[in-house]
Formats: sequence, C-alpha cells, structure tokens
Amino acid sequence: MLIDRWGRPVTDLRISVTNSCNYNCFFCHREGHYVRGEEMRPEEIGRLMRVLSKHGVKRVKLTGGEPLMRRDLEEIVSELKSSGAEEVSLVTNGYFLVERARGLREAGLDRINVSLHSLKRDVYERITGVDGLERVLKGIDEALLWGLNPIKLNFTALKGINEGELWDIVNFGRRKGLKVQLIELLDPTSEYYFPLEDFERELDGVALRKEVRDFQNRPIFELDGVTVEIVKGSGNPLLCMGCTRLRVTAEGFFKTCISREDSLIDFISVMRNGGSDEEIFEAFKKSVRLREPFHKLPGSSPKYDDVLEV
Ligand SMILES: Nc1nc2c(ncn2[C@@H]2O[C@H](COP(=O)(O)OP(=O)(O)OP(=O)(O)O)[C@@H](O)[C@H]2O)c(=O)[nH]1
Ligand code: SF4
Ligand code: SF4
Repeated sequence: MLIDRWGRPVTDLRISVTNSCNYNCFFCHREGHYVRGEEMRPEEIGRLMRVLSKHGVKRVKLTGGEPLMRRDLEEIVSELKSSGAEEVSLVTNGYFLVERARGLREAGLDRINVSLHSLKRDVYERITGVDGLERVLKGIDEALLWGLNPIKLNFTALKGINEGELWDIVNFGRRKGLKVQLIELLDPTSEYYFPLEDFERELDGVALRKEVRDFQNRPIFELDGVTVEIVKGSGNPLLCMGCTRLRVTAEGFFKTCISREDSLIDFISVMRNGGSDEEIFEAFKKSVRLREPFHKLPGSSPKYDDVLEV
C-alpha cells in the first residue's frame, strides 16, 4: 500500500469513465476534467486495477459525466471485479437505471449513489434540464429489485431552489430504505450555496447516534430508520485530511484532487506505448507523491519526505 507524504493511505480510486452526460445541471463541475482525448477502454481500466490492487487499492467509484452513457459500462465493471477490486460502486443521475440496473448487478456492481436533488417534478427539471424525475424513481426501484444495495441518494442543497426539501428527502430515504447524503456546493461564493450547519444541528437533536466516517471524516447521523451523511467540501480540512481517494480521468490520467488541475499524470500513454506494469505503478507513485490536502488543518505539515510503501 502507498501512503502519501501527509500520512494518507491511497486505497480508493475515483474513475471517471466519460465526460459526456445526458443532463445539464447548472452547478455541474464535471469532476473538473477538461482534458480532451479518447476514453479508456474496459481492458485498460482492468489492467490498471490489476496493477494497483497489488499495491493496496481496494475500492473503486465510477463517475462521469454520467457513467451510464458508456454502453460498455457492464464490461468495465466486470473487468474491475475480476482484476482485484473488492468493491465497485457507481454515482449516476439514475436516468438509465430502469434498463441497466440488472445488467450492472450481474456484471458485479456492488452499490450505487443516485443524484436526486428534488422530489418535485418541476424543480427537478429546473436543476437538471431534464423532465426525468419519474424515470429516476422507477430506476431506483429497479436497482433495489436487483440488489444494488445500499443505495445512497445524493441531494445537493441549493439556496432558493430545494433547501425546503431537506426533511422530504430524509423521509423519502426512510420510507424506501435508502441512505441519504446531503451535499454542500463546493463553491461557497455561489449564489446557490446553502450551508448545512443549521440542518446538522436539527439532525443532532433527533439522531440516535452520530459517528464520523474514516473516509474524509464525514459526519453520519443515524436517525430512526435512516442514516444521513453530510458532505461539506468547501474549506473543510477535516474532509481533505481523511481523503484516501485518487482520481482517474476518463482519458487515462491520474489526478491528485478534485480541486486541482495542475497535477495530472499520464499513464495511458505508458500503457498504449507498450509500458510494463512496473512503469504504470511508477506513474501511480508519482501521482501519490504529488498528493496534498487541498484544505489543510492550521499548522499541519507533511509527515514524511516521500511516499511510504508498506
Ligand atoms: N471535495 C471533495 N468532494 C467530494 C469528493 N468525492 C466526492 N465528493 C463530493 O461528494 C459528493 C458525493 O460523492 P459520490 O460520488 O456520490 O460518492 P461518495 O459519497 O464520495 O462515496 P461513497 O460514500 O463511498 O459512496 C460528490 O458530489 C462531491 O460533491 C472528494 O474527493 N473531494
Ligand atoms: S448529472 Fe452529474 S455529470 Fe450530468 S450534468 Fe448533472 S451534475 Fe453534471
Ligand atoms: S484533498 Fe481534494 S479530493 Fe481530497 S477531499 Fe480535499 S478537495 Fe476533495
């Protein structure tokens, strides 16, 4: 396993498989991927996993754009599972789940996160640009039917748009047996930025239990019949100090952090030019060496001079 200079083990990959999307959410950051190039092929993603699983990478999150835009996503999932990934999960807008949930489960997908920023048809369309609420709700039922569990709902709080629906989404999660994840916009200067602090206090008042997740130190409130996780990305050193994920762009670059554009390491050229597994690992190591928390705790500094291999 590799541990970065700040003492954070790198055990997870967040792989974007495409930059395309069938939605047009107005706050979308498209994971900050702006490199242009051919998308990685399933066997290339499989090879990457085979190399990195020997060095402590255990879990993979597939993202986009919208990952279900890839017709070969099932193949990607099965490549990952047969190449040493202990868990493969997916974040999706849910629009294509009705048709794809079964095949994805059969390919070995473990669980999914579905973005659901409103339970009101018109508000949903205003946010995403697509009148898709009904289809997505059917897709969630289909995913439950085929055992893609647990399902997490991602609800991004947006000032003036859906902030009045926080309890609605929590109660919807409770009724359907889904986990709920409430997300603040990354950009606190946005006119839509809605801080979740007050709502967190409300949750605290009714929670049976509160815990802090190892991954990114996120608070989780266990309520009667539903759990609610809070993701505060902006200016949150606790999130960054517990960040164990390395990103991979759709075109085959390692990316050290969602908020950094200056740290791309090309591994796909190594692969396509006949490079060895050792060379792919070296590119990974180079990327881990560049990792640093985007937001740091005051007075904190690197623990080690170089990456540790344990
Ligand atoms: N700052 C920051 N935000 C992240 C990161 N990963 C995810 N997020 C935020 O968390 C939201 C939900 O992420 P998901 O892709 O659903 O997955 P996750 O919650 O990170 O992962 P799991 O809980 O393991 O399913 C995203 O929309 C981002 O806003 C990260 O590495 N850094
Ligand atoms: S569904 Fe996701 S990738 Fe697509 S536009 Fe919305 S936020 Fe962006
Ligand atoms: S270090 Fe970067 S990727 Fe990790 S939690 Fe912080 S902003 Fe997100």
